Amino acid sequence: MRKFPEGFIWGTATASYQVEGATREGGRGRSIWDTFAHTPGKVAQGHHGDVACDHYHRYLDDIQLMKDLGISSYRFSIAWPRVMPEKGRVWVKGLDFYKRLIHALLEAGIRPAVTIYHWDLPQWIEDDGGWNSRETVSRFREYSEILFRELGDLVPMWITHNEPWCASILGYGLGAHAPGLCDWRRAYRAAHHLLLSHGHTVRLYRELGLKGEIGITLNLTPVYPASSRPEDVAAAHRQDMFQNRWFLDPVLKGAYPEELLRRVDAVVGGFDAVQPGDLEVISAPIDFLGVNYYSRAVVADDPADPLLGVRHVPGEGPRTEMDWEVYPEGLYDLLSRLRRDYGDVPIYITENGAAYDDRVEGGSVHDTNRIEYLALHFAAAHRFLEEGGNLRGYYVWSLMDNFEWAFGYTKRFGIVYVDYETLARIPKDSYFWYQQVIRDRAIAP
Ligand SMILES: N=[N+]=NCCCCNC(=O)[C@@H]1[C@H]2[C@H](O)[C@@H](O)[C@H](O)[C@@H](CO)[C@@H]12
Repeated sequence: MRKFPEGFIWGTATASYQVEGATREGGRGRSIWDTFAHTPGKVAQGHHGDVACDHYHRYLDDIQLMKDLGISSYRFSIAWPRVMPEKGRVWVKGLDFYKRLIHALLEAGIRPAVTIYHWDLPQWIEDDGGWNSRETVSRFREYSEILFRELGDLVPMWITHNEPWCASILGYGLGAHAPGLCDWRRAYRAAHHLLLSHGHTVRLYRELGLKGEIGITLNLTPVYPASSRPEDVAAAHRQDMFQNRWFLDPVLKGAYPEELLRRVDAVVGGFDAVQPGDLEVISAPIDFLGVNYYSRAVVADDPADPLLGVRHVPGEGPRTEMDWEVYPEGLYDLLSRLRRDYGDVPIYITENGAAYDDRVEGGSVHDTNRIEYLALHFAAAHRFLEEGGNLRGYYVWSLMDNFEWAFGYTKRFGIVYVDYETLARIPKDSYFWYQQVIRDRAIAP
C-alpha cells in the first residue's frame, strides 16, 4: 500500500454557480453567468444554473454525503452576487446561506475551504467594465473584506481566485465563457486586474490579522514538445509561458515573463494596465498555491499561428468525455517543476477529476474509468510526496455532477451522480473507492 502522510487533507470541490441553483433567492442579484447561460446558443442545450443541483436547499444532505465519504475538507465558492446584488447595495444577509453551510460543515468535522471568486461576477460590475476595468479591483477588495469580517474566524482556508487564466482568456479573449467577449487586449487587462485583486486581498487578510491560510488556485497544464526538434522545444516554451508562467511568475516571482510582455503586448496589447507597484502587490506572499490539474498539452512549432507560433497535437493517451488526454505523469511532472522553479511553496491540488459518460444501472453507477483516472493521479501525487514534495492535500473535482459551464449538464465530473429530473444523488462506485482510500489513507500499489 502507498501510504499518504498523517494529516493529509482529502477533500472534494464545487463552485457556487455550478451547484447552488436558487439564483433568485436570498436577495441574490444576477451574475454574468446568469446572463451568458440565458443567452441562446452560449451553453449546450440551453442549460443554465437556475436550479443546478439545488445545493442551496439540499446542502445538509450533501454534507451528510461528505461526512459518510470521510473527507476532511470541502472546497466551495461564494457567489459575489449574493453579497453585492446591485450597484451601491451591500447585502450582508446574502451570506446567511454560507453561514448555515459553514456551521454545518464544522459540526460535521469538515474544514471549509472558501473560494472567493469562481467566475460568477455580478452583472452590474460587468456593466461597469468588469475585469477589464481597474475599478473592479477595489470592488473585489471591498467584497473580500465583508467575507473576512463575517466569516474570517470560521473559515481556516481562503482561495482568492479560481483559475484567472480561464476567467480572462475564456471569458474575455475566446468568448467561450461569460461574459463572452472576443477581445485579446481586454483579456490581458482582465488577467492583470484579477491578479492585482488577488494581491490586494492577500494584503487585506494580513492586515486583519486573520489566523487561517490564504492562496490562489491556478489551472496549470504542463507542456510537452511534439518532438525533440529545437523548434518544437521552443514552441513548448512559448506555450508554457502563455499557459502557466503568465500567472505563476507574477504571483510567486513578482514579474511577468519578459517574452510574454514583448511578444504578446506587441501583438495584442493589454499590458498598459500595469501600473508602478502592481507587481509588488500581486506577489504578496501566499500560504499555499492551489493547483488544478486535468491534463497536459503537446505542441509543435507553427509559424502560421500569429500569437505564439504553436499548434496543439493530441497526446497518445486515452481521452475523457471532455476530450482531454488522461496523462497522470503530467501531474508528477507539474508538481516537480513547481518545486524546481518556484521553491517549496506548499501546494494543495484544489481540483483533479474526469468526466465520463456515467449511466445508472440498477441504482448504481459503475464508473471504473473514473476510479482508474483517480488512482493513477493519486499515485502521481504520492510519488511527489515520497520525494519530499510539499503537498498538503487533494480535492477531487467534483463532489457531484454539476453545471459544466458551456457544456451545461452534458458532462458529469461527480463521484456522486445527480439525476437532474429528480435531483436525487446516487453515490458512484468512485465515491466508495475514494471512501476506502481515505479510510486506509493509502492507495493500492
Ligand atoms: N480552451 N480551453 N480550455 C482549457 C481549460 C481547461 C481547464 N478547465 C478547468 O480547469 C475547469 C476547472 C474549473 O475550476 C471547474 O469549475 C470546472 O468545472 C472544471 C472542469 O472543467 C475545471
